[in-house]
Amino acid sequence: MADAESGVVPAVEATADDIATMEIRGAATIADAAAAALATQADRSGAESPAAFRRQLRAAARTLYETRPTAVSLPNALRYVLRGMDGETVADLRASTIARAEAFRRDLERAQETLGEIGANRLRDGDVVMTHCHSTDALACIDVALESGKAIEAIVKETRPRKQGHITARQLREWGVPVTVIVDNAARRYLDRADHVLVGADSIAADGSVINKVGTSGLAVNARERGVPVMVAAQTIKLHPDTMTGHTVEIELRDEREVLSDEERATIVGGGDDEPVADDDGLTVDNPAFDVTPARYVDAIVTERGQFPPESIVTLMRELFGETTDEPWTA
Ligand SMILES: O=C(COP(=O)(O)O)[C@H](O)[C@H](O)COP(=O)(O)O
Repeated sequence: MADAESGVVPAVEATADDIATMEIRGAATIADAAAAALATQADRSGAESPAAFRRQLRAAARTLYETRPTAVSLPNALRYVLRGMDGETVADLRASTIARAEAFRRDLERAQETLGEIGANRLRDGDVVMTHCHSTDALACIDVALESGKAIEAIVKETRPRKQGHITARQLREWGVPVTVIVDNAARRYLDRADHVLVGADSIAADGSVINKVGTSGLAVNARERGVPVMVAAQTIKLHPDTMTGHTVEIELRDEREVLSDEERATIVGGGDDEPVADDDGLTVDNPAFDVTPARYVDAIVTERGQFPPESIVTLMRELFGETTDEPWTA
């Protein structure tokens, strides 16, 4: 049963929940799931008037939008689908919204394949690639390189606190890639063995800076110092149009328990089992999920529209998004 007031169907609430709790994660996967959820909302909406249908779709988009703040692929996906909602009757609105969401998902898949082909050209036979977190766009480049017969090895940073490096390692091993997993702090030492740093992005700003899993910026600075090129694989859905007008990208702060469990906290701030931990125990845990890598530490941004020096990405951004963006879910 849809929420009585908003008309948002349970499947949309469930997707929003999965994104917030990171069952669904990674910028491209989040965008795909959000578009699919809007299609489900359109399909299952019980709205009896076009106005009610539109209202429900906007409410569904808002529910999805409020899950995670940093990956711009999410609002870009919602905006794209809502802009395609067209028609004078509920039936027409339903059909156009579903068609638009399906087109979005097809384009997303195709963009990743094309991006993979472009990124693979940067990889040579025998190269060693260092990865951070888990990025389907970054992996697409390795996938195509392998398909074209190149041997690739990987050094995979485990990526604390949630260890998305394990997902990367699992995928690479499935493809037969020799993998060395390292703790994040060992990255600088292992850069001596790497030919590329290859990461994805949650957002790319107009000045070419890259917002990705926390730790990317330190890795990029170290890579520059060691002379290892940094390649960012990011479909154009990751370009953040609001940054053209001076907005900054919000960095998500996640639950401190991802870093320090209640038990671990208790061992730090003292007190035995019998002594309750005081509310204000003087210990703060910060857990930012992402950081910003300035353009000067990035060698190339690989998109489905070609490879770009980070400083020139704004040209592509303007071409794709114009100068302004709206938030149709707030209307
Ligand atoms: O930082 C992350 C994921 O962070 P989280 O695990 O917190 O969502 C990924 O590098 C980007 O989202 C790109 O992924 P993709 O290339 O798959 O879009």
